[in-house]
Amino acid sequence: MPTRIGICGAAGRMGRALIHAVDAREDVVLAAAIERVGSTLIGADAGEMAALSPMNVKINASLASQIDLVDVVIDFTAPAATIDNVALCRQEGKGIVIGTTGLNDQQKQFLIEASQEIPIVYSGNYSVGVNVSLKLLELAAKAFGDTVDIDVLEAHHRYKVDAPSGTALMMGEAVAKALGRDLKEVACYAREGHTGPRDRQTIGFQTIRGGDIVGDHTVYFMGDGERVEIRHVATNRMNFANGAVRAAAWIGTRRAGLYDMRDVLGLK
Ligand SMILES: NC(=O)C1=CN([C@@H]2O[C@H](COP(=O)(O)OP(=O)(O)OC[C@H]3O[C@@H](n4cnc5c(N)ncnc54)[C@H](OP(=O)(O)O)[C@@H]3O)[C@@H](O)[C@H]2O)C=CC1
Ligand SMILES: O=C(O)C1=N[C@H](C(=O)O)C[C@H](O)C1
Repeated sequence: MPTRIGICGAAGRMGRALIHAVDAREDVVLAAAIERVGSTLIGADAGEMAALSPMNVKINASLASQIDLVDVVIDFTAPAATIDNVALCRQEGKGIVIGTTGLNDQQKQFLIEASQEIPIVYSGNYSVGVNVSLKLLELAAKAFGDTVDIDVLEAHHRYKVDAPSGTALMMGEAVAKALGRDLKEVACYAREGHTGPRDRQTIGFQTIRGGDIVGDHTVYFMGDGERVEIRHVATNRMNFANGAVRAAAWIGTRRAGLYDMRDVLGLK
């Protein structure tokens, strides 16, 4: 039996890509498509909305009314909506794959608590390339140790609402962990005015927003006389969508717990 998927944020940039990704696989089927209350797309066919053939799934404003139809929820919405959806999945015993970025510490804690009862996959980036890059970053950080300065540069489209990106933060976390540093203590999110010389322990984040950039991340390891740059460039959203749907197919057979895309890919 194919895994029945419910997509929250179905009409968004990622939601539409996710509908394509579900349509392309035989082991999953679209069972529900959820959008915000008041959306003009409520009642439209999800397949047609995503420029595919009709899928006989109408866009609905209530995940609660559709939850019995789905095995796994995929959520790419906004933090407050994500938390509501996790609460419902917890109550109904359904797994959830979360792509939404910009969650605060309290919201992340909510996921940790919910994952004691349901399986949750939570990642700031579902592309295979980014998750492979995280391994390369660990390797580079361990080899360089404290001999280099490290900054993360990220660029995204003009509509992105959170900064730094979830991916940039995951990259910073991976590097900090490999170096035995606490990102909360060493992250530097802005430089302006008379900053003084750079503290080598810090990990800097630089953000660019504009145009239609899908996602571009570079981590700089800057030493004296040499520099390594590890870069990932996304040229379309299907990388993220295919990864998230793969995670949804994977989570169907998991026990309760908090997983990320490296678990899905066997990279841990
Ligand atoms: N982890 C990953 O691999 C990736 C993560 N992302 C993240 O996914 C999220 C969504 O990105 P993107 O698709 O570009 O954003 P969009 O704004 O295009 O899509 C979000 C969708 O969710 C809808 N939405 C918001 N609140 C609710 C709600 N309460 N109930 C139902 N639907 C709701 C929005 O509706 P409305 O427009 O009316 O607000 C919109 O249709 C972001 O946090 C982004 O950073 C993006 C790409 C990859
Ligand atoms: O909002 C986006 O578009 C993206 N968000 C994710 C992030 O915050 O890292 C992943 C990807 O880079 C696109």
